[in-house]
Amino acid sequence: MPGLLIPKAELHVHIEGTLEPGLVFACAHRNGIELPFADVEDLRRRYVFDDLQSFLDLYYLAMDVLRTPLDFTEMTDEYLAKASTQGVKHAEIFFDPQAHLDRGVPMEVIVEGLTASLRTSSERFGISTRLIACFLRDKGPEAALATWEALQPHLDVIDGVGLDSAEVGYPPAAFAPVFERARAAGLHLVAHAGEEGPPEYVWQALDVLGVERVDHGIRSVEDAELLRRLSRERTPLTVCPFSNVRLRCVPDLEQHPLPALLDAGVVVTINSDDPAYFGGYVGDNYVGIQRALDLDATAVRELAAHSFQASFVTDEERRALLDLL
Ligand SMILES: Nc1ncnc2[nH]cnc12
Ligand SMILES: [Zn+2]
Repeated sequence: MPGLLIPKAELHVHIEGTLEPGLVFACAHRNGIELPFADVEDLRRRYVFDDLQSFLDLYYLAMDVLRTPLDFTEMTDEYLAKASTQGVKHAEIFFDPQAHLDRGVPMEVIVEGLTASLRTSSERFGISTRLIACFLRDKGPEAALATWEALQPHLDVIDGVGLDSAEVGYPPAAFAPVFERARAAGLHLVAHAGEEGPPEYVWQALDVLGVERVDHGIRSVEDAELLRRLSRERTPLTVCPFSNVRLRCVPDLEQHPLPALLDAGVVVTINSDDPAYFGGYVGDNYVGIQRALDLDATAVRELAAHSFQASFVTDEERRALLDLL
């Protein structure tokens, strides 16, 4: 089956990164917000990035239109509808609470809006979901702890915590206290590491934070001992090929380190990261990498199987998902 439609799980998607230009303008209009962009085309023309920070500047700017539960619900509905056309059967979705709290949007508004969509995702789109709250590493560990407190009333709908935003200069180890609290509460743990940052950050995510998956992790290819560790412990990497090229972490898809990671025996998964900004959703990423690296059907199927193996579903759900392949 072609990569676009092969049944798959998406394990690395920032819901705010699915906010398409059309919905940016629709929310701005509804909420009486004047945008610093002339129109949808003007906004889309700005989707050229030098690095992670240049993307994050626009990402945080555009999400300022999200003010009401309906805004969050529509964004999530649009993502699920799109993902369902690209073979997604299960999605573990990140959101950035601090990016909204710091603008005065209460946690209740964010969570109510997201969950109104996610609650009925299986029936409407055939996609089961999990929700992962990410801490913004550039806001520091104290702010992460305050965010953890704000999440307390909503832990019934939060499945895990993650760590994202600007990476270099913000090593994972500083976030040990908040990850320790999340672990004690029984949540799943993931963290972005080794996207722009060095392999040392991946070691810290594993050894200090105790994460179950590493988001991106592509710079692990620079460290043979780290590759052996990831492979031996079957710690998955959630790799995002289009993102890596658009943010200039790799020069092009042809030179993506995916083959080296697979050759080392690492459980690699393919994901979209911020599909509204990077030129495609998860199925498009499968197709792009399949073509660029000349992967055969067996290799694509293995990537899809990894996505189910690496997901936080129950064993029973996992068996049912793997049976789709
Ligand atoms: N690629 C990425 N890296 C770090 N933080 C992010 N937030 C949204 N996309 C991100
Ligand atoms: Zn990401």
